[in-house]
Amino acid sequence: MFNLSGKTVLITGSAGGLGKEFAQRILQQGAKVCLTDIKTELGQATEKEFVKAFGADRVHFEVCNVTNADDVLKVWQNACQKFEVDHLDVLVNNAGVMGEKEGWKLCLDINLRGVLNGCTLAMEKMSRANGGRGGVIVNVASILGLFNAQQPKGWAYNTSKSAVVTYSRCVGTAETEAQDGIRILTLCPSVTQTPILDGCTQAELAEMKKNVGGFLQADQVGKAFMTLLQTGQTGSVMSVWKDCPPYYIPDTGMGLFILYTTCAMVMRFVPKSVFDPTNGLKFFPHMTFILVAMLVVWILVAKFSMWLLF
Ligand SMILES: NC(=O)C1=CN([C@@H]2O[C@H](COP(=O)(O)OP(=O)(O)OC[C@H]3O[C@@H](n4cnc5c(N)ncnc54)[C@H](O)[C@@H]3O)[C@@H](O)[C@H]2O)C=CC1
Ligand SMILES: CCCCC/C=C\C=C\C(=O)C/C=C\C/C=C\CCCC(=O)O
Repeated sequence: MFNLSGKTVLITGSAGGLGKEFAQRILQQGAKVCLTDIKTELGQATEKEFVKAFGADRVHFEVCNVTNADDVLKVWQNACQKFEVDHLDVLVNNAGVMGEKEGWKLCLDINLRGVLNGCTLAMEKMSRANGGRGGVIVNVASILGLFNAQQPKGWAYNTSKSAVVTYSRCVGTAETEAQDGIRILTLCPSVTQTPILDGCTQAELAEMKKNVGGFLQADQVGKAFMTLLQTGQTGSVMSVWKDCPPYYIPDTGMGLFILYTTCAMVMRFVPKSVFDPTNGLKFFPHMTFILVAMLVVWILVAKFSMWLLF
């Protein structure tokens, strides 16, 4: 289990909401936390609250806009200076917006470019291959990064979050961990009661509540976050859903791609007339055919082995 005691941590977008929740839990484990956000007043108030609880030598707030790589570098350097260290151990890329009022360009800039700014810098600074000490990066995505919800209005948010999941899986490999000593983790919460919901109308909230069966509280996501940070394997993606323990989502993309491609290859030998030819490029009938064929083969094999055994 990753021991946080004495470690140095930088969390983006941590003046309030989930970022503040993560910061509090990390501080409770004995680490030093640099809070960062674009909200100066809220950030300073959170800093004050945490200084009171954990001491001035373990908490620091800096204004930082994640869309600006120079800002992120400056904050990284200032955090090292404040905590009198030459490295940071953990980066949590948490800052994010829903994007409906910000527009798609800013949404992608904050939710995707912001994460990539943080990751690129952290990979460079933490990499053992570059003389760093290794570390952990946690990217906060969303369950909306795990499937393609049919939400024409929310496409920018969903696109940004699935890109974060993809990036984390591409880079969070055993090789990266062996070479650079960096674990890359992704957290995908369902809808959680935080200030991000403030901009929603009652009707939107009611609809969303109906769709997801109720909202998570920040402390439930905080608990899952700590499990991921302390025990998650690199490249892993944790989903947090109401009323069940957090669980990991494997990357099934390659498996499905191979399955569908195999189906398409097999279908070359099935006469077109078996199916509606207009469905030639649709895979539902193909899949049904292949699955039924696989089931029949499986039953025959099972039966045959029973005959052999008894
Ligand atoms: N609350 C929810 O339902 C869910 C939230 N998430 C994700 O969790 C993360 C945290 O969100 P919440 O705490 O819920 O929202 P929040 O709105 O309370 O916190 C987000 C923080 O990011 C900051 N921020 C926005 N733009 C920034 C920028 N350019 N640079 C630096 N900071 C910036 C905001 O000032 C805010 O303090 C986000 O990435 C969000 O997408 C994921 C799934 C569900
Ligand atoms: C319509 C406004 C909704 C605002 C929700 C605000 C923040 C949500 C952040 C998320 O990351 C949401 C996470 C999960 C949503 C899950 C499912 C959505 C189901 C699709 C639907 O409701 O149509």
